[in-house]
This record gives sequence, structure tokens and C-alpha cells, in this order.
Amino acid sequence: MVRAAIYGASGYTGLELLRLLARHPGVEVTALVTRQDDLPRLTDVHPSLAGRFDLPLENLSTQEVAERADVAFTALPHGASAATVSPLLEAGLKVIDLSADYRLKDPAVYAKWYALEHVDPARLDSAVYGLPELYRDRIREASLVANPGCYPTSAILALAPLLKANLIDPQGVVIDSKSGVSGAGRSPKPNFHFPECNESFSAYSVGVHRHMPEIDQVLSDASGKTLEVVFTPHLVPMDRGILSTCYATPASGATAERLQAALAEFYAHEPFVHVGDRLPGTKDVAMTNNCSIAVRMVRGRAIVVSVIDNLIKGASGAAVQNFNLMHGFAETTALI
Ligand SMILES: NC(=O)C1=CN([C@@H]2O[C@H](COP(=O)(O)OP(=O)(O)OC[C@H]3O[C@@H](n4cnc5c(N)ncnc54)[C@H](OP(=O)(O)O)[C@@H]3O)[C@@H](O)[C@H]2O)C=CC1
Ligand SMILES: CC(=O)N[C@@H](CCC(=O)OP(=O)(O)O)C(=O)O
Repeated sequence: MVRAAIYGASGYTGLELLRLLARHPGVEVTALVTRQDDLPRLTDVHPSLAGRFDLPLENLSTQEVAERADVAFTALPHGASAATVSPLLEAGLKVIDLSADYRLKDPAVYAKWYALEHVDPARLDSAVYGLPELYRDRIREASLVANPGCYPTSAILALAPLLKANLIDPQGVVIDSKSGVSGAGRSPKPNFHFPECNESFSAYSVGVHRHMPEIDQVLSDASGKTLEVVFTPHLVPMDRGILSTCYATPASGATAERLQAALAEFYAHEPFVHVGDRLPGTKDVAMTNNCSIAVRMVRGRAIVVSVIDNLIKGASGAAVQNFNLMHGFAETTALI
């Protein structure tokens, strides 16, 4: 049994992690860590977990966690995560970090987009970006996995195979993404208040969203050329799900069928990524670790549509997939 601690268990991705780990035959959740001293029991915070976990939320020191756990999932806001991850690694735990703190390789890029000096820049090089479809072998060997952002997961899965196969131009890629409100986490914020976002649909953080450099970094790695995407996120009044519509210029002579075939071939042995003719919707993948992708060609532009559940393939499902790889379990354990 691998003993697991969860930081941020009171949040949305924490809840999804617990739901998944409850079904995992090789994991025992031994610590639920909170920074608060007077939180109620877990099932008071997440009533849907009634009967599945009977653990308290505890404000534990690193030392106390290290005595109880072999691996930690850190489902904390960026900034807070790096400060937590570093001592955990020093205490000998493996860590799967759901925040953005270890995704970007360059601390100056992190400082620019997150308006924060990184507290643990020395580890950025060795942290492995946790997208198994691209970095599976490195994840197996990693002690620190940086779980991808939700929007980047949807965009990168749609575009990386086409860039690897030189079927689209790396320059001029546009990614138009829409997310359900759970993407913003559980802490109340004015724009996500029900009367503000219900029955409304809006773009936000245009040109300044933190996921733009993350997508640039991973797609540049896939393409072998430095590229810069234009990424625009939108908030949709639904609980969960992300749909990304990605526009790119196809290579000369590349048809929609050729692009679809390249994606289908790249993901032929992937348990969670499905390529088909049908344009997918977010309900097709809701509550699953799946990503569905379809391609169209319109007036000389390739359009690749991809959908995920932001809380599962975009966060906690990917974290469990990475956990499985790091600990030698079948990759689909607890996920199918
Ligand atoms: N929601 C999503 O779809 C996705 C989220 N992520 C990332 O995963 C991480 C967790 O997200 P999510 O679960 O949505 O967030 P939530 O806001 O729902 O939960 C985060 C938890 O972290 C703890 N926390 C909050 N602020 C601080 C702080 N300043 N210092 C330490 N701990 C804090 C809180 O627990 P407590 O009060 O008990 O300490 C809180 O419940 C974030 O980095 C997020 O960006 C990534 C992909 C998708
Ligand atoms: C709808 C919504 O607000 N979504 C979040 C994305 C959540 C996520 O993946 O955040 P991290 O990269 O910080 O882990 C946002 O746009 O900030």
C-alpha cells in the first residue's frame, strides 16, 4: 500500500482526488492537510464523501506528514504550493503538485506571468511536466511531477501531435477555450459569484493569462521550434468542463483526414484520448479522465476541437494517472 497525504483536500481538486483514490486498491490516504486549525471533519466539508473516508482535516507539520505518508498530492494555490513541496521532497516524499508552481522551466517567465518570485527555482529543471501522453517515461522516474494546467491539457493534447508531425505551422496558432466555473476553485471571488456569471458568457485575462506561456513551452518542445500561441479563455456558466477550439495553418497539402489520421495514430494506444469525426461536447467527457478530439478544415484553416473535464483530466485524474506511473501501477487504475 502506498500511503498518500493530500494538501488542499477541502478544495475542489482535493474532493476529486479523494473520490478517485477511494477506488484505488494500492493507496491508503493517511493525511488530509489543512492550514486551518478549526476545520470540521472532511465529510462536513465534502458531504458526498460520506462513508468513504473517516479522516480528520489536520494542520500537520512536514515532519508529521513524512511519518505517515510516502507521497503527497499538493492541491494548493500557486505560491503556497512551492513553499510546501520543497520541504516534502527534502523529507523524502514523492510529490504530485497540482498547482502551476513547477510547470514553467524559466523562473523569470514564472515571475513575469505569476507576479511572484519563485521560492524554489533550483527544482524547476528536474520537475517533470505531468502529461503522460507526452512525457510518460520521464514521469515514471520522477520524484516531483508538475501536473499540467487544465486549459493547457486540452490545447496541448489537440495540437502537439500535429506539430510533431509537421502537419501544422507552429506560428499563428490560436486557442479559444471555454471553462466551467469550478476551474476557478472553491474560494469565493466576485466574478464567479452566481448572479455575475450565471446566464452570462465572457472572455477574461485576454493576452495575460498564465496558461499562455505554459502552452508555449510545451508546444515549442513538441514542435522543436520556439512558438507563441494566442490563447483566450472564456468563462461558461456550467459547473465543469473545458472545450478548446484551436486554429492553425495546415502544412501544404494536409487535409482534415490526414490531420485526423495523425492524431488517431499518435493516440492509438492511449487509454484516455479519443479521436473521432464527431464534434465532442463537454458532457461527453464529464466525470471521466478522457479527452475527445475532432478535426475540421475550413477555408484553409485547420480547426481542432478538444474537450476534457477540468477537474479530472485537467487536474485530479491526471494526478492519479501520474501517481500510477510513478508507483508502477497500471496507468488506468482508479480511472476507468
Ligand atoms: N479547479 C480546477 O479545475 C483546476 C485547478 N488547478 C490547480 O489546482 C490547485 C487547487 O485548485 P482547486 O482545488 O480548484 O482550489 P480550491 O480553492 O478549491 O482549494 C485549494 C485549497 O488550498 C488551500 N489553500 C487555499 N489558500 C491557501 C493558501 N494561501 N495557502 C495554503 N493553502 C491554501 C485551501 O485548503 P485549506 O483552507 O483547508 O487549507 C483550499 O481548500 C490550484 O493551484 C489550481 O490552480 C489545476 C487544474 C484545474
Ligand atoms: C475558470 C477559471 O478561472 N479557470 C482557472 C484555471 C485553473 C487552473 O488550471 O489553474 P492553474 O494553472 O493555476 O493550476 C483560471 O483561469 O485561472
